Amino acid sequence: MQLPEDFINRMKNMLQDEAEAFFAAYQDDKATGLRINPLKISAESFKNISPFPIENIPFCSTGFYYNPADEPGKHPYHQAGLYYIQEPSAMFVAEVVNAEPGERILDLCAAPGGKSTQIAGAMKNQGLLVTNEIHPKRVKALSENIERLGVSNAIVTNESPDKLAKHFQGYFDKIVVDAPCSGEGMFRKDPEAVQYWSQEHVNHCASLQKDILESAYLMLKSGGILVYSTCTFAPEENEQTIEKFILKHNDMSLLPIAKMHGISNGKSEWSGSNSDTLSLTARLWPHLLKGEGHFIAKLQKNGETIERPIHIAKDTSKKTNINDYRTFEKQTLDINIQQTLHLKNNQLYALPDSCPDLTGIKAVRPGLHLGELKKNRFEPNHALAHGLPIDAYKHKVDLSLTDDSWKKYLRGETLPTGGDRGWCIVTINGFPLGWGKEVKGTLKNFYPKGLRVHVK
Ligand SMILES: C[S@@+](CC[C@H](N)C(=O)[O-])C[C@H]1O[C@@H](n2cnc3c(N)ncnc32)[C@H](O)[C@@H]1O
Repeated sequence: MQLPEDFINRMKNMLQDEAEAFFAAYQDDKATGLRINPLKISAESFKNISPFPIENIPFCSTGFYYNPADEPGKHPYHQAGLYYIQEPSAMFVAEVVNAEPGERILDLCAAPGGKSTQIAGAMKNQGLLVTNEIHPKRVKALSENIERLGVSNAIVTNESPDKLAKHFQGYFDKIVVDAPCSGEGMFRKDPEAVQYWSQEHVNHCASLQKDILESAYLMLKSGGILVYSTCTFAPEENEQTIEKFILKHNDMSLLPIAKMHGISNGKSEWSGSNSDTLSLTARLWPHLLKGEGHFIAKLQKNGETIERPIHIAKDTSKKTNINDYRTFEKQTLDINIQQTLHLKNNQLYALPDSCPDLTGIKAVRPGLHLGELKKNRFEPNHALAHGLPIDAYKHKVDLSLTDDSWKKYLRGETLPTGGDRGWCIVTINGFPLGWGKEVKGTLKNFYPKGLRVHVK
């Protein structure tokens, strides 16, 4: 790999004696990882059914290394949302967040959803997760991942951080800023990133990160936790960004991050002030552990924050006749959705509990997407196939890994089932993949066209 000369010189300067080991790591293959989704299966149970060998990632309780030749992205367990494929070091960020059920958490720079889906797993679908992505194209992938993993307490938004800050002042218990950065830590994973590298780009990212952190600060409650991370080595985007932020906000203080399994302290000597507290931050180095480069800081807000009062969202389905949905629910589900409903352009959503009013905010997915009210009938959304516990679905068509029927289903083909039960959930070894409609012996395929895969 041809690394930029300025980058090489800078890293040599920074790392001195360690530089040789650091550059030698570029000759090794990148480590590949996946993270089990506890909303669908525990890590322990997955180990028992894993179709390919996996090995614990020591710094993430749900993370495992896999061999890339096994291509877990092509296995139907991936489509069933049993795991999320993620760079191993990136998994440590959400471990530092330590999300709890019932909290209000914001993931400000969230696409494609690695940190958000990990946080959601820890929240057990209780509380509120606002997962935001500024770029309209990237927000689509974020939404799909939130759906596939069965997250039902998330609102997916497509806003700039400063617009969100005006709405959610002093609102969140925890905020993650997994900032856009120069990506130096990902050169081995994504060699194309090398060509975008320049000192100007590093400086530009540092300025962007400063602005994003200001918005995050406004949205954090008093006592709230802010986790900042990048996948770059540049001190300008790491220790120095945090140092400037703390100097500006003297009510923000760094909290320690437990360092184990090759995770190192941040480097106070790379900040302007050489303040010892910056060593509380964490660095993950590719020559010291099996993963790429990362930086993480954990901060707490100690000062008072005035929370802008936000009303609880109202039920917007009340003026419309939603009997078709209730009929579908009675026929197809073993539960009765009790949450506040949101109806927009005939699309029906179940909002997370105590969902804030989102007027003026671009919410591309305001809660669990139940489906669409069509003329005289209701059609369930793919998200509803993943967002409920398995016992909630009345009619199931279980496919097995030992024959080709799951391949046919994921290709979008109809399946002969012999029954006539209407809407059915199609599962692989008991884990939902999507919807089908069984009429007169044949299952019509409702696996979304955009997700269909041609598995041989
Ligand atoms: C490191 S990536 C996020 C990865 C994500 N957290 C995950 O774990 O999958 C940074 C994200 O910040 C977004 N971004 C870029 N410019 C931004 C800005 N000015 N404000 C907020 N987010 C921005 C990018 O589109 C990108 O999705």
